[in-house]
Formats: sequence, C-alpha cells, structure tokens
Amino acid sequence: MTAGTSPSPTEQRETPHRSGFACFVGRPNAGKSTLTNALVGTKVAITSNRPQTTRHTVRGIVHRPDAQLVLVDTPGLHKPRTLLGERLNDVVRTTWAEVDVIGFCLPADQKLGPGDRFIAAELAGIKKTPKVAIVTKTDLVESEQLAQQLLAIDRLGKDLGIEWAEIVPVSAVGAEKMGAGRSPSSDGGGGRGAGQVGLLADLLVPLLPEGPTLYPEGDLTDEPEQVMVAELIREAALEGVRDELPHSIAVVVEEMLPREDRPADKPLLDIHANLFIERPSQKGIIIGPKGRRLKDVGSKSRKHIEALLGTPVFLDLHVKVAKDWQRDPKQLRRLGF
Ligand SMILES: Nc1nc2c(ncn2[C@@H]2O[C@H](COP(=O)(O)OP(=O)(O)OP(=O)(O)O)[C@@H](O)[C@H]2O)c(=O)[nH]1
Repeated sequence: MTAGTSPSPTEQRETPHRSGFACFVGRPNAGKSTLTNALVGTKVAITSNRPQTTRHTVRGIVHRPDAQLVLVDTPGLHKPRTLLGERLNDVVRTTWAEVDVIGFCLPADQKLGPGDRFIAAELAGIKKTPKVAIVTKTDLVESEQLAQQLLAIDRLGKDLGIEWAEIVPVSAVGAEKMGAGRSPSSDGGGGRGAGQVGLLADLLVPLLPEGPTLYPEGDLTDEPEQVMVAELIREAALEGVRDELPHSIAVVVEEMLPREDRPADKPLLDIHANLFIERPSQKGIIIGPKGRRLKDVGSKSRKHIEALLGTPVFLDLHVKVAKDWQRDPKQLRRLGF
C-alpha cells in the first residue's frame, strides 16, 4: 500500500465520531445472539439451538476508530403464556423504542412466516427508529434461495409500510469461529470486522447519531459479571435437555469471592451458584445418574467462566426447587426478572 492511500490525520479528524445503540430483533433462533458475539468478537450473549434462551438484555460493545456501537440483545417477542412471557415482551418493546437502529434478523433458510410478520407489524409501529433487515445464516442456502428471501423481505416492508434502511445478507459462521468462546486475553476481538459481519457494522454505524464514546475502550459488555457467569451456567445446563425443561431453568450467582490465603500468582475465584428448577421431578434430570450430568454442567461452564474472567475458578453449584417460579411475581423478582 502506498502512503497516499490512507487518510491523513486531518481527514480522519473530519469524519464525525458516532455512537449509539442497536438491537437485533427476530423470532427465536434467528441468529441474534450469534451475530452479537460475532460483531463484538467474544462470547457475551449465550447461544444455543433452543429457542428463547436469551433472557437478559446483554450489551455487546463494538469499538471502532470512527464509532462505538452498543448492541442490545433482546429476548424474542412471542405470545405470552406466563407472567415471565409478558415481562419479556415489555422488555423488548421498551428496548425497541430506545435504540438508534433496529436490526431485524430473518434466517435465509426459512420462508417468512407468521412469527416474522408478527414482529414486522410491531416494528411498523415504531416509526422513528431506522430498521435494517438482516438476512442471517446465508451459508445455509444457495444464491437463488437467498435472492428469493431478499425479494420477500422487500415485499414484506412494502406491505406493512416499513422502509428498510438496508437489506443485508450475512453469515456469522466464519466470524463466530474466530471470535466467540476464546479467552478474552487472546486478542480482545478476533471476530470484529471479520468479512460480512464487519460489513454489517459498516452499514449500522452511519445510522448512529454523532457523539462521543460511551464506554471505556476495552469494555465488551456492561452486563454485570455475575449475570454473565449465571448465563454461562444456564447455557451448559440447557445442553441436551428437552421439552419444557429449558424454560424451567434459572441460575443465580450468589457469591463471587477470591479465595483467601492464595499466593498472588495462583489466584482462585470461589463462585457459589444456585440452579433453580420448577418442580422436584426435574431434579433428577438435571443432576443425572450418580450426579454425572450436574458434574458435567459444572466443568463445562467452569471452562467458559475461566475464559471469560481470565482466572481459575472453583464452582460450587447447587440445584434448588423454586416452585412454579415463572408464574410467581415474588420468585421472578428474586431470580432477577
Ligand atoms: N449456519 C449458521 N448457523 C447460525 C448462524 N447464526 C446462528 N446460527 C445458529 O442458529 C442457532 C440460533 O442462533 P442464536 O444466535 O442462538 O439465535 P437467537 O436469535 O439469539 O435465538 P434466541 O436466543 O432463542 O432468541 C444456533 O444454533 C446458531 O449456531 C449462521 O450465520 N450460520
């Protein structure tokens, strides 16, 4: 590259710095959490192939020389069946009204359905916020199917009176491999700017208002560490459980304390966490024969927690029954909803 191709310091200064909030919406499993992780370049939102696993509003922060993009990952909007369901929908709507740009995620490999139309109709009601339609998982389809999807989304917008700021196809797969689940000390953002995902950030940034950086450089999320640790445990507990059980699991980290009397070069963090289920009958499933499943959940999540916090961890995990917690306002508050 010749010296003349890069912008001079004066030119750089003339580009206004932008900062603001974006959120990804879309039906369960649309790929919102994966996209957040790929953009931020580390594992901040939990992902799983089970729907509705993102309960907390997780912010991932993308730092760039020209902008700071704060990603708010909301749970999926769905027909509420419980008090928890209603609360989640309220969280979603409030978030939508507050952000600077909304990314509507639609998987490339699935035809637009009633779930997408339900969300789109809600989006149409939020006039001021620019909306970008993001076609996710493009690696799963041929170009013909992708073209059909792009047309269908264009039509959907016209039908409902939504003017898409952009319609952009992405695959998070390559970027995800580079960024997520790695030790935070390794590079602090391997997936950031990777291929198509970087392109998506390029499209989102101009839609943000001009403004200063909102978070210190290096911060990847403002989610309290305890919440992220709880999410990692819940993610491990969800692996391989079926039917309604995923929705019955909640994890609360009670305490995180450095072990006393440890030499400075051999620290150990004691984490005490409770895994709540709704009925005594679910206990056996979670604990497994001879406690093997719970042990597995502990050791898997411990690895992720150690990578996240950058320190060895002793994880003390207990299973408790909080009877019908999803329907009980007092219990919901206690469990952080
Ligand atoms: N092949 C492929 N799979 C993807 C891509 N993005 C996400 N997935 C997979 O799709 C599934 C759902 O992804 P998530 O990111 O958890 O979806 P979500 O929209 O956050 O889901 P909820 O939390 O349930 O709302 C996971 O198994 C991902 O690995 C992609 O670009 N390509």
